[in-house]
Amino acid sequence: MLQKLPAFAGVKGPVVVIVMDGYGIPRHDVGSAIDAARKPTLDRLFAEYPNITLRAHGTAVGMPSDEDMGNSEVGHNAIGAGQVYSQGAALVANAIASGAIWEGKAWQEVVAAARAGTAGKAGVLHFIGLFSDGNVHSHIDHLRAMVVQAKADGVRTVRIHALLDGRDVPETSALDYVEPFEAFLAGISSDGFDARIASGGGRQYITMDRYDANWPMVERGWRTHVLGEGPKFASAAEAVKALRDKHPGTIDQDLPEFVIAEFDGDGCGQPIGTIEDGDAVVLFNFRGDRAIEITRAFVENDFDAFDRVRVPKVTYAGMLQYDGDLQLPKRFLVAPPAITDTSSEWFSKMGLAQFACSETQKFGHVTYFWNGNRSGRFDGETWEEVPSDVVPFEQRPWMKAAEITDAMIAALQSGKYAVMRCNYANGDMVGHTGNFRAATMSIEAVDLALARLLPAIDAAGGVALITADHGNADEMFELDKKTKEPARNADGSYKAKTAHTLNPVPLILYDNVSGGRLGLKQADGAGLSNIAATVANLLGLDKHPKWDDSLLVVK
Ligand SMILES: O=C(O)[C@@H](CO)OP(=O)(O)O
Ligand SMILES: [Mn+2]
Ligand SMILES: [Mn+2]
Repeated sequence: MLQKLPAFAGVKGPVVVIVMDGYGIPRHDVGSAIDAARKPTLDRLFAEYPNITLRAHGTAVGMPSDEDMGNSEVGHNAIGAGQVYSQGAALVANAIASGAIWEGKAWQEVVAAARAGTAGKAGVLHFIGLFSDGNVHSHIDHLRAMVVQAKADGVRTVRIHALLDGRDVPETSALDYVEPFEAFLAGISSDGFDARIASGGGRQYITMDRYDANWPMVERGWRTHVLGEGPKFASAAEAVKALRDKHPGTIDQDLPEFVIAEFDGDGCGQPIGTIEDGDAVVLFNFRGDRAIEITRAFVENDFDAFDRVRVPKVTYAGMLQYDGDLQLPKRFLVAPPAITDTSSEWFSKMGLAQFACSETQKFGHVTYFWNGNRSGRFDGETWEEVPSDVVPFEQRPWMKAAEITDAMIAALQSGKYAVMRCNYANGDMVGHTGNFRAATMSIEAVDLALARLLPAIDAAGGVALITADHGNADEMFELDKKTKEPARNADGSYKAKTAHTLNPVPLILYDNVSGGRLGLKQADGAGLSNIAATVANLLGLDKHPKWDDSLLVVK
């Protein structure tokens, strides 16, 4: 349905979308770093400007169920595209349930390669990925199904390279996944089939870097999974326990790397699952941002981000294709959502100049995710990246909020842009550390940034939509599964929570130009996918016919 607002010619200045990553509306005052933060600007916005809440989790953003929290990929896809697509989590689950994944060319090639091997020696099928049921980057049930099918399809040896989570699931839950999975692998390892975990480490320590923020992480992952370098243990469960003893207080996402080995009489360990010529490798993460760098290390001939030492000739597949423009990787098990007619493309066709800015940790969110998992720019788009620090973010909760604000103000003052967007990473990246005090400060940093940015929007004659992609800092304590109240440890302290939340997010219309004519309507089921049309209407344009409806009210 085309929406026309004939009486409204549009805002003259720029329309700015500000994403406060990880800023949900708290359900409990206990454990909310957002409630605890001193945030006079946001308090004033909520009190004095039109604001509503938006759904940012579950089916509203294309996740399989409303039990699934939101995340940056699905959130920014929905905001940028104005539409909801079934996302990787749902597409992979469906392809496994229907069996279509096993019929696909990519799976067939992977198992054929592992069966054939090289030089008369059968190959090994390796699975690398995030080892949990968080459903943000991966799901362990997908891995289990693939191991079962690999055996049925005649693969002899499977090796798993397990990235410990603790970021989309409770912070020290690794053994809840490792122990049952090692038992499952032992059970299925019969009749000449042999499947084991071969290596691993914390997802924020090895392999899963994103947006070129910290390549040494990926190099450590390569050395662990491919070369078998690192401390050796007899099983993954033993490794997790020993590493926790050695690094007390370290949560799963930050645990160092480990390699599983067979030990001879001298206690020397021979790694059981290095990656060799003739093997096949499946990266079982469906989400792209943290999958692209390790994929490049496997598939690029002229790769120079680090010295790979040895480059095995393998048949490589991604669970999905992670970048549609770069076709990375070429072989993938399940087709990604075909996200088309995004707002950037539509506004570009309208001849509008657009500006996007964030710091490295979220730069791809406002560019690649926003544009439907494409790394290419549309005509008229300018992107500015502020380099992120490479530090534990609880040590720098302000992150680059000030520098992003500087860049936004300069872009506003240039007078060049009709549509602008930025992402403040703080509430999310600091929320993921589980550090309540730092998360509180992270929200205060965003508040301070808004206090500088909003007057610059006024000066440019523009308006802003202030929102978030999902919750995080709004719930810094785990909720009890039954009571949904904050859960406590045995000693009475609250259990720190590092994951996103299921809470709705705000949508605030900051408008000092219409004289109170513009408002927002709290439509039934309003979600992130309604933002693109709202931006179009603020510009005085119709929304794209494929987009969900605008929430703008003109009085
Ligand atoms: O850090 C990440 O990869 C995810 C959590 O797994 O967070 P976000 O979706 O906010 O990027
Ligand atoms: Mn996010
Ligand atoms: Mn996050």
